[in-house]
Amino acid sequence: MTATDLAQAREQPAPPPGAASGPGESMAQVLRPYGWAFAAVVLTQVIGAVAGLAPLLAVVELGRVLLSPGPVDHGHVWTVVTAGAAGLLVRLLFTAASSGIGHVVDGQVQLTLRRRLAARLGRVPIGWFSRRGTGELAKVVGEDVSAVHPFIAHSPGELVSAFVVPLVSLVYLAAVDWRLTLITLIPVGMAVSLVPLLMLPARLREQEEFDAAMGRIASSVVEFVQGIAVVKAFGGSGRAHRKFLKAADDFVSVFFRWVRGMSLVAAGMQLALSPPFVLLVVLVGGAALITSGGMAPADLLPFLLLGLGLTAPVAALGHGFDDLQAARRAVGRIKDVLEVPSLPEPVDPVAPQGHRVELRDVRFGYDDGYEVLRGIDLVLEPGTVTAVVGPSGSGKSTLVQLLPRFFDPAHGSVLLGGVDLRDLGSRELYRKVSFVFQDVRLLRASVADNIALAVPHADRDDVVRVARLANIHDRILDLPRGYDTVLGDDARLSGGEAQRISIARALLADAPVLVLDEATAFADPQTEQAVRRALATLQGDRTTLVIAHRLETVADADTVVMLENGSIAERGSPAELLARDGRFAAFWRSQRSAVADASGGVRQGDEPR
Ligand SMILES: Nc1ncnc2c1ncn2[C@@H]1O[C@H](COP(=O)(O)OP(=O)(O)OP(=O)(O)O)[C@@H](O)[C@H]1O
Repeated sequence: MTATDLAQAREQPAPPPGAASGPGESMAQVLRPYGWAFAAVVLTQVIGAVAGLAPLLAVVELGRVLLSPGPVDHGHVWTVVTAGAAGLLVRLLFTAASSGIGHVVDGQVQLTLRRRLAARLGRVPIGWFSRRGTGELAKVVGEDVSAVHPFIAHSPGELVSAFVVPLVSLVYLAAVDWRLTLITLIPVGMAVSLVPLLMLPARLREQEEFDAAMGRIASSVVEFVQGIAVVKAFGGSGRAHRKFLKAADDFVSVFFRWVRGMSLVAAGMQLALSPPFVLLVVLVGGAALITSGGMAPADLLPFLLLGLGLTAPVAALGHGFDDLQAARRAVGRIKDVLEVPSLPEPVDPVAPQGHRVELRDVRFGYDDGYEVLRGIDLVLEPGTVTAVVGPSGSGKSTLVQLLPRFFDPAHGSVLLGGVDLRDLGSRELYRKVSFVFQDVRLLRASVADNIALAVPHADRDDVVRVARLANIHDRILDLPRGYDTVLGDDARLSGGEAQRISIARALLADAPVLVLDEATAFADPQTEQAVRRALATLQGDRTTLVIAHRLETVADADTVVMLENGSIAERGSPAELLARDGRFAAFWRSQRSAVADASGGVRQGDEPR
């Protein structure tokens, strides 16, 4: 959903008054209600893991019974077998319960996160969206939320069992023979002692180079794919291709350095933790203790069975690390979105009196500290059209975006019907102000629903009426299911057609204040004529602010505001400004000669009234 859609689809739950401006919810706050569930996951996993040792201990006990001299005690054997089987059953039940609870919590957390993200996105300043790609946001709400799955559903259980089983085993083995226990720990000790080698400055540097090379490959692939059409069209495919190939070549050499540095240490760790090596160490140590008479042969059995499990935590940490890192990065991005400050909502919204718009000493800059609007004073009277003109980058879009409150001014205020927009309440604001800007996207919904976004219970007749006014009715009838065609599923519309739908939407909303960017709104001459007629009929008492790109619009406006470098350089009726022969007159002449050059002659009827 885009800025335009979001603003007009503000039928979402209203933010709690006064509570919306602070930083958003942290991840810890999201997870807090599930603390008991995590505790249950850990507890059931611990019980399951400990019970899982019972079959192994039963085998050990059976070995002792069967290897000891004298007649076999059948009753004891059956008790041991039953205990082992019961342990297995308990492990099965509790591990299943732990996994089940983990997955239910995971589902709940993902649902909560998506709801909170949706709620937060509905409350952040609309202008915030213009700096975020829709793809980037879709990734956060979709992929990143899904990436917490291993972190919530698997990691707690896996980590618990990876540590509990070796810990209980160690206690048991130490009770059998502490000397052989220490010997059994030698492989783990060897693997752990190799870890510092992975932390050497040279290794860390290689790891950083590896990550950077991966990043370069990723960005050159994205650039290559995203820009391929343009690059090909301008004959630069070879250059773009070369950049990608160079990133790939660089990656290979970095990768070889990284592998060379890591491979010996990694192989050493793998060898130390491998079952044959662990068994060898246990057997050699056990044999030495048995032959020296320090240990009974039957006591070797638990070490052979449980010794292998002692290496599990090291392996689990290694395997789970990547998952955890990915989840951590995803959670960071989710947190960033959840913490975007939202627009403050008034505790007691004030009702506007009429729809006169006033900007008082408005100053505004984006994040970079550069002031884009420098003290704008402007009054837009009901029933008038005000055209904003000015060179590219003079701040026209920024100025008009303050009316639908895409941003709040850093200084000064924007008033509607005598009320500061900050005291108005967003529902009331979007009932009063509608807009047609660039960046029109349509919802995956029927054409009729798309048009009736701001007036969900509108009659079909009204929807058809505004579609006719916006010159899109005939095109809609050509779609497979007419007004019931689901956009995105049944059909796709061109950019110009989407703009006309958005104009129809604004016409149906019938808000008393209309803000539009003409460059987008009047996509083709036929639509331009139709929409200009429609807006003229509807004008009545409306307050209209338009970024004017066509001379006809400028000539028809009641007031022209000439912006330069974030300030109003000139204002007045078009005729007055032309008579003054100042900046606007120069601007007008340059536009007129540009139009004349383009059309091979001056068009009639574009002189100011
Ligand atoms: N979302 C944004 N973040 C940061 N800076 C921005 C953003 N939008 C615009 N600017 C900067 O603000 C200044 C004014 O831009 P604005 O789009 O308001 O001008 P404009 O007069 O509408 O230009 P144009 O006619 O080319 O659309 C420019 O320097 C621009 O780089």
